[in-house]
Amino acid sequence: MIDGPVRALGAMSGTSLDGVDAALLRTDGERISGFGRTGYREYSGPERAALRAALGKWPGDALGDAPRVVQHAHAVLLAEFPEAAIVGFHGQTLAHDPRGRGTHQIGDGAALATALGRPVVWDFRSADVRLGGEGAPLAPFYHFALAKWLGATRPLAFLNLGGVGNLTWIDPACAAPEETGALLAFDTGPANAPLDDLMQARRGARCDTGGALAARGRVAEGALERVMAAHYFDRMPPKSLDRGDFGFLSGLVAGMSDADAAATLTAAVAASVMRGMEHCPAPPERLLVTGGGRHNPVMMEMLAAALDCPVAPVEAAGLDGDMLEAQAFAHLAVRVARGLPTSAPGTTGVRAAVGGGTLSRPV
Ligand SMILES: Nc1ncnc2c1ncn2[C@@H]1O[C@H](COP(=O)(O)OP(=O)(O)OP(=O)(O)O)[C@@H](O)[C@H]1O
Ligand SMILES: CC(=O)N[C@H]1[C@@H]2OC[C@@H](O2)[C@@H](O)[C@@H]1O[C@H](C)C(=O)O
Repeated sequence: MIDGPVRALGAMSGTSLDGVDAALLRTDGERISGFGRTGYREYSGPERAALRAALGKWPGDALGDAPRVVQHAHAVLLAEFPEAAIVGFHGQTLAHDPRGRGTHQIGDGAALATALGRPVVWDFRSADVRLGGEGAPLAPFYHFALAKWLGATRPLAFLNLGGVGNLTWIDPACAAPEETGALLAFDTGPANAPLDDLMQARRGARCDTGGALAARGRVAEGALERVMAAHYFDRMPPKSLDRGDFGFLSGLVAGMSDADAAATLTAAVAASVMRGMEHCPAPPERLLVTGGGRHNPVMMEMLAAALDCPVAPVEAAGLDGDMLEAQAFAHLAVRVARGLPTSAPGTTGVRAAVGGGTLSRPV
């Protein structure tokens, strides 16, 4: 039973398939009382290839080496944090279709609990989907705690630019994240995933480092308009995406030069966030950007140019944008252990506030 702040460890293997992030957080699941050590384990080339090969697969499909890769990377990295009282283990999303086949994360939390000798909370998304929710995004309940930690008094927003983009609008005047009106959250659209796929296919590179290629290209306005005509942008939030949902983007930029394709895909990120901001119940005081996209100056400039509110990386508020999602799953793990909700109608569209996640103890 948790009755005060504990050292929780969170781990995230995101849609970019770059590696596993881990972070310690001191929290009682409601309030953050401090940040701790962090760690990262990059996937090797063959490991990443095994994960890529398993994308889009569902339980029962042949998953090849992917489950072993995810399990091993987490077991090795998380063993470096013996001081953790509890672990939040997101695992790796392979497929996400909340209105159809459900949501599929790999990673066996029961086996990890035994390997680490401590309780592990995992399978965060499926209960929400079973109750009619999108199962994503889940970080918003942590964003709410961050807004309180920052002492915010007026609405603010967080934007995660990972493989997929997600936006959280917060009213910090509310007492709890599950309160009606406290949060509005949804996936804005594709973020780095189409750009990473382009770089991989054309240049054998992991990403457009520093936005160097996009900086040399011209945005193809017609193609950008076609991206933004996608039905997804007309849907009211909450809504969420699979990494592969905007697969048509690779065909759309197929005839362009590498630089123009990169510029167009980067502009599509900014344009989709701009569309997303229209859903905010009130203008946020500022938009704090987390996730790898904030390291791309071209993406950040396009974003700042597209939006009316100030845009800054979360570091401007003293936070760590490379570890924020890992911290989120540390926070959510403690919430699950305490029986507190992890999502609400405003964040995933679930029928009522629900606590996802399974707690496994070591055996
Ligand atoms: N220096 C950089 N220059 C340009 N892009 C970068 C840089 N560093 C990271 N990125 C981009 O950020 C991506 C990684 O972002 P992040 O780690 O936030 O994604 P993720 O957590 O895997 O995804 P998600 O949040 O969708 O689950 C990389 O794949 C790359 O596209
Ligand atoms: C199904 C799934 O894993 N979705 C991820 C993905 O990556 C970003 C965006 O799409 C977000 O909805 C979610 O991750 C973050 C951590 C979340 O749940 O808040």
